[in-house]
Amino acid sequence: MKKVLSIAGSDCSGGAGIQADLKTFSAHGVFGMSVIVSIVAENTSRVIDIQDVTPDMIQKQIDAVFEDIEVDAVKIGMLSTPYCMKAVAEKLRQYKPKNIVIDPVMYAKNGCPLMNPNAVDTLIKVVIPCADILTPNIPEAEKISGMTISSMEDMEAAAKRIYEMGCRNVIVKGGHAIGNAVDVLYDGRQFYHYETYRINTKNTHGTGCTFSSAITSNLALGLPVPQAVEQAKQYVTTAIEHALSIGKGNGPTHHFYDLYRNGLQKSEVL
Ligand SMILES: Nc1ncnc2c1ncn2[C@@H]1O[C@H](COP(=O)(O)OP(=O)(O)O)[C@@H](O)[C@H]1O
Ligand SMILES: Cc1ncc(COP(=O)(O)O)c(N)n1
Repeated sequence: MKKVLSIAGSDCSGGAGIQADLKTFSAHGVFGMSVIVSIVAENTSRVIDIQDVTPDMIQKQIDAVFEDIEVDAVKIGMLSTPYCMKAVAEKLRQYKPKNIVIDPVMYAKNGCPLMNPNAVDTLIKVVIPCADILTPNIPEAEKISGMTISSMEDMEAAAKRIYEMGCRNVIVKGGHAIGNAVDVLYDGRQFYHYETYRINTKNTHGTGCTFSSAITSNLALGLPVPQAVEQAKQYVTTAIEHALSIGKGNGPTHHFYDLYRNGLQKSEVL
């Protein structure tokens, strides 16, 4: 059994964060573990409050996992402050796990901030170099790269700029664009494009968490990066197609083991 760790925030409403990550891991047949970095009182409509776990306690959770269990891949989500970022990065440098996927979460789908704006510098200097794959959405890629993104060429240029910051691969996700949902992967040599039609739904809470956790699972299962991303794109598309109208805001993606494993109504990547 492959063992996969999520280091991220807790979404008590179950659609994003650690909760979405663990559901995605289970659907992929890998054993999921979690280090909670922040407790977020949030739902499909709003973020009520955030309480960060202390850097010391974040590090102790990471120690508890790594001193006992061999970890095949790590997904990192919400890191709200420079203190959380430094605490996590220090432990990554100590344990040197394989297959680190980092989703540089900045906002919830309802627009509420999840990362302190003054943490962008630390994100760039300390966190990004730890990533085997970084998965920013368009607004996050704009903040990190310092450029405006309004076309496919811009997505590619931003991916190149972010790659230069020291991650081994970067995927700029097209969930926030208009038209087909196209994600662009850059591995320092070439671009790969992953394209699906745009699903007409407001239920997109947890799409980024689902996508990055699916990539992490696929890497743990031994797939090379381009294939890990391709299968994750199929998984997240299916999870959005079957998203649930739970709550009053943006409903969550749905993790349905049989849909994925048996390929029932599995979306084709165009
Ligand atoms: N309405 C949609 N239809 C199809 N795919 C989508 C849609 N919204 C998001 N995606 C896909 O979901 C994944 C997560 O992207 P995105 O929503 O941009 O991330 P985030 O949650 O970080 O904002 C990407 O593969 C993106 O292309
Ligand atoms: C704790 C936590 N982490 C991340 C997200 C963003 O989720 P997504 O971008 O996948 O909708 C969230 N809403 N809450």
